[in-house]
Amino acid sequence: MKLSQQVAIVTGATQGIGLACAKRLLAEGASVMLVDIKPEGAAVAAELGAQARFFAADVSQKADVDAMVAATLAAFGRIDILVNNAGVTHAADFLDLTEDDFDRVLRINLKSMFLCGQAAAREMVKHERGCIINMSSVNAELAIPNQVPYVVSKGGINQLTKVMALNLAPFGVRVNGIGPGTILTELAKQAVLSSPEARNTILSRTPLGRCGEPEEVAGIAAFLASADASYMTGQTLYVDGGRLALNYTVPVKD
Ligand SMILES: NC(=O)c1ccc[n+]([C@@H]2O[C@H](COP(=O)([O-])OP(=O)(O)OC[C@H]3O[C@@H](n4cnc5c(N)ncnc54)[C@H](O)[C@@H]3O)[C@@H](O)[C@H]2O)c1
Ligand SMILES: O=S(=O)(O)c1ccc(CO)cc1
Repeated sequence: MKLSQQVAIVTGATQGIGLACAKRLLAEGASVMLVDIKPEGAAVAAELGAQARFFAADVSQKADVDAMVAATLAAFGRIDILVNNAGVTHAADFLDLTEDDFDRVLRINLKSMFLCGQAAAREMVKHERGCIINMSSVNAELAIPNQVPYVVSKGGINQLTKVMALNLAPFGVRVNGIGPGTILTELAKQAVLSSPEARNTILSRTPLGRCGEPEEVAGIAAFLASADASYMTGQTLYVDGGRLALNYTVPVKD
């Protein structure tokens, strides 16, 4: 087990990629605080055993984030790993997008990663070690016309990862990102897998010819959190079936 004795916070952990990350970190021996705005997370965490706890928080609100850190310290005594994963999307074309929806997506996807990252890092620097993982997206690089605030937030996350890595390196705290392609979760089903045509468009741009599973992202989170990645900081690793690196259109199988 690569993460014995470690304490992790995973945000957006009630379902999807966050839940897969929480399960994988637990399997690697970590204690995990699952955090989500949905209170159903309490029942989810209760099924995962004694090393899993749940804290209900809106990670875009500083008071909730401070309470999340305090609850984790009270439960487990320290924080070694933060997976900044919570995120939302909002479909609207540029000319129809409202100011409120732009602000809301930026607050939940980007500002939350600053708030949680700063609060957790203030604990990590006391021990001169720690690891923060920011969940980005291929859409940090690839724009989608009707996902304006989403793609803006993900581009911002990649720069946040770099600037946090620079600031925290002197304290032994590593900060990296993960950029998933299309992963089979509720968010992707709403955003880009809503019709057979939309699914085929995604698959035609994915050389491995399929969508990813949340567990395939969680494995990279476990790697980045482990000593195997001890000399990595400031990177965003893309987990996308070859989409960004190969940039090639492929035939779609039925
Ligand atoms: N699924 C994909 O294809 C894909 C691709 C690229 C990046 N991502 C990123 O991965 C992350 C997880 O996505 P997912 O697909 O698992 O989505 P999901 O919708 O299945 O899960 C997101 C979780 O975040 C929680 N959440 C939302 N707002 C919150 C808030 N303010 N405070 C606390 N929790 C909140 C939700 O309740 C939910 O449990 C997101 O950052 C997303 O942008 C997903
Ligand atoms: O399939 S992807 O283009 O990677 C994609 C785009 C947007 C979202 C969320 O809005 C998820 C996946």
